[in-house]
Amino acid sequence: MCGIVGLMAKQAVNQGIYDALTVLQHRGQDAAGMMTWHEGRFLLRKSNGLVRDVFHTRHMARLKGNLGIGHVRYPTAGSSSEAESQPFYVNSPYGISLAHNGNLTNSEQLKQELFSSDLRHINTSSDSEVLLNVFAHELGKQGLHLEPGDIFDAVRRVHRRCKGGYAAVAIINGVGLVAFRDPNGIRPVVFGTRDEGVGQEVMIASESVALDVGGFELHRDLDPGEAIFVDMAGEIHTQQCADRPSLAPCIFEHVYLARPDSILDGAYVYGTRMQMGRKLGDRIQAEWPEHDIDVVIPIPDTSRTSALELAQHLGVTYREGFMKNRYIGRTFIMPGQTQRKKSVRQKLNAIDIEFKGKNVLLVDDSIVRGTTCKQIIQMAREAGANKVYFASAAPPVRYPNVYGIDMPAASELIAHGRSEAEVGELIGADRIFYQDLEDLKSACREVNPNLEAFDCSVFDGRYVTGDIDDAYLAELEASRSDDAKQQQSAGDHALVGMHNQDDDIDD
Ligand SMILES: O=P(O)(O)OC[C@H]1O[C@H](OP(=O)(O)OP(=O)(O)O)[C@H](O)[C@@H]1O
Ligand SMILES: NC(=O)CC[C@H](N)C(=O)O
Ligand SMILES: [Mg+2]
Repeated sequence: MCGIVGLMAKQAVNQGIYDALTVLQHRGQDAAGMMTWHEGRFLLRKSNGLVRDVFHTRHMARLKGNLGIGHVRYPTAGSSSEAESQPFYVNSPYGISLAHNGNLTNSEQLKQELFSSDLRHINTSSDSEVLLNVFAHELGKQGLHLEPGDIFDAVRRVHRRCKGGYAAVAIINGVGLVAFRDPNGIRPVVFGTRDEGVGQEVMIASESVALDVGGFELHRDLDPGEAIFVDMAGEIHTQQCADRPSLAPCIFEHVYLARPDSILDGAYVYGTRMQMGRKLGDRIQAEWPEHDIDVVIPIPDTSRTSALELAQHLGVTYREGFMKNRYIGRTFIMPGQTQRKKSVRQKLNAIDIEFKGKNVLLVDDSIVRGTTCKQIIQMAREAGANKVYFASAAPPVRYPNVYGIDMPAASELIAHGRSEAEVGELIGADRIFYQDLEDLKSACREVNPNLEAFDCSVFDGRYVTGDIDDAYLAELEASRSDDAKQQQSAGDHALVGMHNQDDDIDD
């Protein structure tokens, strides 16, 4: 889950894109980038690091123009080298730049096709460069002067060729801003407008918080398979481009990925997380009516919303027993297990008086690798807790993700092949409670009853695109497990990217 943004304005877009990327930072901490378009030229700055570290004043000054796109990256394909940070650029046809959130599941096959049939070279191992080149190739089949319908036809053919989860924004040189969403709407994209008396300005982004911060009014999500084109005058054109669109958004966005103040597919994430807390509270009450829980304590940050509601529903005191160091990022999306492990201790510290002699129920939004809960339970015991119970607002995560969350190896998931009780034992909890999958879905439907289907593959192993088999998963595990990535990373840094790497000059 990366973050993407596109902005067509009546004034310089650099600051607006920077601000949007800052509020999308929770979607990717590895790299950030911005491409603007000014007087027929593309201007780029991208590098590894957080938004505030990548864009310095002099970069911002160079990013001129009233049209631009931006990206924050959490790698799910290829490497984490700077050369694979986004946006990408291709010069033919027209000159196109693209930023992508998601993951193509047939990118190897597409890469070969691009080379042998479309005569296009892909210079990185990023699936996003593949997506850009498929889009470019399909756009190249249209005439010299692009009409909105030509762009939509090209997106239609992109949908026919590409499989997986993808939300993408692109600039076509001299033509406008384009965005499209995969036919299952796995990854989110919203758009909205602003009018400050100079004409309509349009922002497209992964989450509605990006629009809020820029003063844009949220219009709606892109439908699954739909594309939006904003012409150079700022006029919006939309069209359904998929043959069989069917909405199945990633439910893990509601569990963990998105910010609670975002509205995704018509559902306030804050609301869906509150409902998750209620449902989990009901489950605990039903399973253990005579419970002896003295206090409910959330694991900051993401679980707070559910934990508060759970505590109220159970009628148990809610207390903030862990303080978070706000300068440490999200641990789950860090690239390696050593860094993740170390960061939990650096990030969270226990307040002893909330634990001493008490039976505590620790609540987290999810248990994935078990990195966080294992250490947190130990910390709670060291702080003097009597009994330590653990509750997860999501069901057990047992299967890999292939649509843009970097959970490629089943063997790294603590609940894979294990019962709930076995996980409880492994993490050192006196008792464990998990959300039921049907309850998780209905938590989201309480907020938006129109949400019928979801991609719940990490919980049930059912992949909505229908193209995932055991051979694919085995290949993914072999190439992207933590061990495999560690072995590859030494080689990554020796890669020479196709954009300037100005490490040698004062940065
Ligand atoms: O079982 P694990 O592999 O540890 O993964 C799950 C944990 O990781 C996430 O926290 P993270 O620190 O990334 O972000 P947060 O501060 O938003 O909760 C999530 O909220 C869980 O706490
Ligand atoms: N998390 C994402 O959306 C990743 C986008 C793309 N697959 C990459 O690895 O860069
Ligand atoms: Mg967390």
